[in-house]
Amino acid sequence: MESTLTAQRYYVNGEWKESSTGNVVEIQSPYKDGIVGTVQALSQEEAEAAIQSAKQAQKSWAKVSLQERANLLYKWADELLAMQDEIADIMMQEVGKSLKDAKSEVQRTYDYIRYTAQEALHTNGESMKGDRFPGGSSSKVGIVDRVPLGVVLAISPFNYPVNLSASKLAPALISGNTVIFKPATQGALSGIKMMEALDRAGLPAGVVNIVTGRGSVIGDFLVEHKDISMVSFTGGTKTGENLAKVAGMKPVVLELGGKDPGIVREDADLDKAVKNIISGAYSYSGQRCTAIKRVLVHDNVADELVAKLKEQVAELAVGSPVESNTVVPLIDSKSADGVQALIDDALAKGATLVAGNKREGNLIHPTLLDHVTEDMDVAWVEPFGPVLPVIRVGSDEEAIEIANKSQYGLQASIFTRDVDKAFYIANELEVGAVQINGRTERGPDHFPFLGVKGSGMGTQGIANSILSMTREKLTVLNLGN
Ligand SMILES: NC(=O)C1=CN([C@@H]2O[C@H](COP(=O)(O)OP(=O)(O)OC[C@H]3O[C@@H](n4cnc5c(N)ncnc54)[C@H](OP(=O)(O)O)[C@@H]3O)[C@@H](O)[C@H]2O)C=CC1
Ligand SMILES: O=C(O)[C@H](O)COP(=O)(O)O
Repeated sequence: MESTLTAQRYYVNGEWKESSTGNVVEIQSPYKDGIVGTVQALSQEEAEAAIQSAKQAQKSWAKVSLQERANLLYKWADELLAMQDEIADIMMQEVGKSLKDAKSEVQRTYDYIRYTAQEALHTNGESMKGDRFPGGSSSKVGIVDRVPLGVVLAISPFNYPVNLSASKLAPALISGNTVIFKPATQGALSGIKMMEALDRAGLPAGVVNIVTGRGSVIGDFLVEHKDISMVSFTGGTKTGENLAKVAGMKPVVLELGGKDPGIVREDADLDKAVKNIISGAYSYSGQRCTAIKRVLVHDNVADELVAKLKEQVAELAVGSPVESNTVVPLIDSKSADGVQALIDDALAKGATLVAGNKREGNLIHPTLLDHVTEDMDVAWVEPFGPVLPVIRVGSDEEAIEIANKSQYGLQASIFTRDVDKAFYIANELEVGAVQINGRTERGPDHFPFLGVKGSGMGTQGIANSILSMTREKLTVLNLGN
């Protein structure tokens, strides 16, 4: 059942507030006419107050014992799960994710938060003795601990508005940082609900503050602010590149776009490959950074693979997220226009339409294009939509070459029965992760998650996110001095 949404307030220093500007941003439904809610458009002065509140709260938050910080995270996870239906309903309305997927995102977030607390509780510092280095003395004892960075700016994208926000907030909080949370505007209603859960769990004032408003208006102000100590960003490559320039010497972790290839060798189990490619490419309409966004298949099995893909594309559930379909309307009409332009360009340049190329509003039916060549935009551009180009190749080397020509380097899948070849190809690919006989994906969430080239900088995944939000602090004890 869809609930009626009203105007949402922002959260600063433990209080829910309306912007003194009176300005709000309207959030348009991805799949029906009308708005689903509004969020506050903060002025720079209000964003400044939020940062000062986080800065002031940080010193005392860092002194709270790790056990107590972990207990807060456990309570937050419980509150979140208790709100699962409500949050999933809002997520569905706001970003057009099916109820089933939205509910499993809340469950995944519950697990993420709890694991983060456990990871931190089981991590210790180290001590080292000076005599390991030539001329050093064993009376010099180094104690190495990890300390928080200060105020973390967490900027999240629309497609996992709860999970990709909590996966920044939880590691920041457990390690003693405070947070300025800037959710994606389309995704902010879900982010605010997640924050309500944290507030109910007993979050001390100022420890997390939500700053809403268009990223293009307040983003640079937040990123370059001297009291922001670190930026954890997930979003598009252009936004991320600009952010890295504005951030200057601040540490940043960037998880950006991708063009993950599914490489299918002629010895592959084609049914297994098809199952993984279909779910990798089309779930949530391809609006996942880790979606399979091109297939590089050996000529000798290309006809068979494409025929099998075509059969499975026809089976995909297409339509409104309310009925839990797999392929749902895209986030907005601009995004749908972009995907349609890629399809039009490919067809004009001679690609074969195997399925799809039908549009109803923001809904693009699952589209499969064969005989895609390197002169077509769809071979290189990240669509963030349900269009899958098939590029035929004559050898592993050709597949590797085309895979690596991309500006992106997030993940890649290799489908083969030959484990030696799989490792050979995996070693050649310029990506953060390679999946052998499986679809490209971020989880499980304790694995390192990273992109190279235009896909990012730094590493996420629970333990790595904690590392990225802390630094080493060395205290040396000089015995007998
Ligand atoms: N590698 C990964 O882990 C993932 C990557 N992505 C990538 O994200 C993209 C889709 O997400 P989308 O939300 O559209 O991405 P955007 O880059 O448009 O937005 C991401 C976030 O950045 C904010 N933002 C916009 N301008 C600025 C600015 N100048 N300074 C600081 N922040 C700013 C946005 O705010 P606002 O909404 O107000 O504009 C939003 O919160 C795809 O390219 C996808 O591949 C998505 C998920 C995971
Ligand atoms: O934003 C994304 O697309 C996610 O980070 C991908 O997560 P998933 O691979 O678990 O869907």
